Amino acid sequence: MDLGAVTKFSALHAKPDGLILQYGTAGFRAKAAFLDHAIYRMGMLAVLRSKQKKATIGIMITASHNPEEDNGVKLIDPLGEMLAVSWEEHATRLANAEEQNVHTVLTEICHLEDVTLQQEAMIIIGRDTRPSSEKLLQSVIDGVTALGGQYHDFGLVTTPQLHYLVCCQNTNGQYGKATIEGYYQKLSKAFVDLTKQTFSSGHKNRALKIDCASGVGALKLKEMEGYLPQELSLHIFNDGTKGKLNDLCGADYVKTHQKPPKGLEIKPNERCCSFDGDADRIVYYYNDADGHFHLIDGDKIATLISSFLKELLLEVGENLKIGVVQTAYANGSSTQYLEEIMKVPVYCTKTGVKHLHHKAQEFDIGVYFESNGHGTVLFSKAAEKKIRQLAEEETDEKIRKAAMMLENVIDLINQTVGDAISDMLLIEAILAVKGLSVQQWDAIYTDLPNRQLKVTVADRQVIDTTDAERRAVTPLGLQEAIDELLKKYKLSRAFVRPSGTEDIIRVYAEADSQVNADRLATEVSLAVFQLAGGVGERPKPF
Ligand SMILES: CC(=O)N[C@H]1[C@@H](OP(=O)(O)O)O[C@H](CO)[C@@H](O)[C@@H]1O
Ligand SMILES: [Mg+2]
Repeated sequence: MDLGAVTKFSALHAKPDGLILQYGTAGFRAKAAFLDHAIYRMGMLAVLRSKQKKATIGIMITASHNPEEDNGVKLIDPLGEMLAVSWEEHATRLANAEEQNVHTVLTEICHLEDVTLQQEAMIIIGRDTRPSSEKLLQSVIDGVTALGGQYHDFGLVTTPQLHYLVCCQNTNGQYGKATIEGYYQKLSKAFVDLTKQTFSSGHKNRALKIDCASGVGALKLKEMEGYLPQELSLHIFNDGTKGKLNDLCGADYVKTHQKPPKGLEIKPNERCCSFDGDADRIVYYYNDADGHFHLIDGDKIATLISSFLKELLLEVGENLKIGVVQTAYANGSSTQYLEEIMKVPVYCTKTGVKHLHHKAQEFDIGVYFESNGHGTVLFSKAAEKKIRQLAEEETDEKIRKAAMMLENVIDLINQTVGDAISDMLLIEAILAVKGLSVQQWDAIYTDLPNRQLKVTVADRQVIDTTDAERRAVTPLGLQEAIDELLKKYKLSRAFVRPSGTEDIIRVYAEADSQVNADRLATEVSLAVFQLAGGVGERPKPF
């Protein structure tokens, strides 16, 4: 390791005194002004990871749905997955090391992880549209350069595009061409093939309004439009030409506030969707004839996709096991519908894509979605091989057709991570093929009214949870208090957990009516405030 280079560059990226960061659910996130040192050091860590895996590693500069002033960084492992958990600890230690200890920490990581320093390293970098991202790009480059790594800067890309690129690079193009053009070509071809028959039989004008959160999704959709059939007419709003990123718009805003974004006028029954700031999440919605807003979140997206896949599987007659993975935030009605009506096994994991992704890998076909709209479908190697073989060789026309559609889904969905563009295209294809309107999709089941709230406490680690975060183990008495509150309401469910991305406790409640869900959420918030060391204002009735 070139100590001179590390020292020289480290001095340019000094750590603010006393600042402690944690590589959490979504990498490091903070106000952009505090991140220079961490991002520089992640450039170095990526080089070590690349040397260890003898593969290209990705670095994405983004803070997703968080305010424009924030930023963040995420490392992407060789097959396009999130960074391995054991390396998250190295990331945290390296980011928090005092400057004079940076070299020692790097050396220790090399020892622990058997990193051969002579090995070459290649890092590919992407960033979102935040004004701070460009400067932070230089921090990454300095980090990569300090440890003698090579890099390729892909500039402005969506987070899932960078995951795709990493995977392509490390599979010698098997997953697709490792360029942004390759991404557009792969997805658009699959979309065209999947919808060919439907569109040619006269289904015209599938209009969709898309709120791009004033983020990178708008740029990339505009680039992609030329590759897509004209039957799909996309109308882009909040495209970043004015307005702040994620400000009163985007998937997270729409989901948590359960209302439409700014800057998008919705006529009755028009199909609309929102991406988040880095385009890895998507939610749909519409206004009915009475002007009531209807949200179609990740749970309903998972239901639509898994029922489509299940039908195709029945047609091909292969015994491939399909499973759906959710988190505790999944609406109770969705879980009930999937289990009881669709007869699909449903699993609940902790919050955070890596947990869902990991569980979904256990199935031949694993569909996972967080309620907030982050999700995808994973096909096991064996399932993919079988499907491609049937699509190629099967002599029964009906079976071959179904297999070909499954093959198109494999190519259309971004299996590396949740991807708003890819999810949107799959959803649009399914709605077109099935001839479903947005209202018909919404009517699959009725969501239980629910409410999410935040409570600020002195130390959020005082709350520890179990059972996929559905029950609180500490502080003493909190779970008992929640259990008592639940008895007051019908169809009630509630849980609390410390956020992994914000310094707060999240409260979730659902019940038989919106008024009751709001009441229950407030009462649980109060219990958290009282028993878990709340600070500031006491939670007030909603
Ligand atoms: C309730 C909720 O939406 N939580 C989000 C949020 O995590 P928290 O740990 O709840 O802050 O950000 C994560 C990263 O984007 C995302 O995976 C997760 O679903
Ligand atoms: Mg995001």
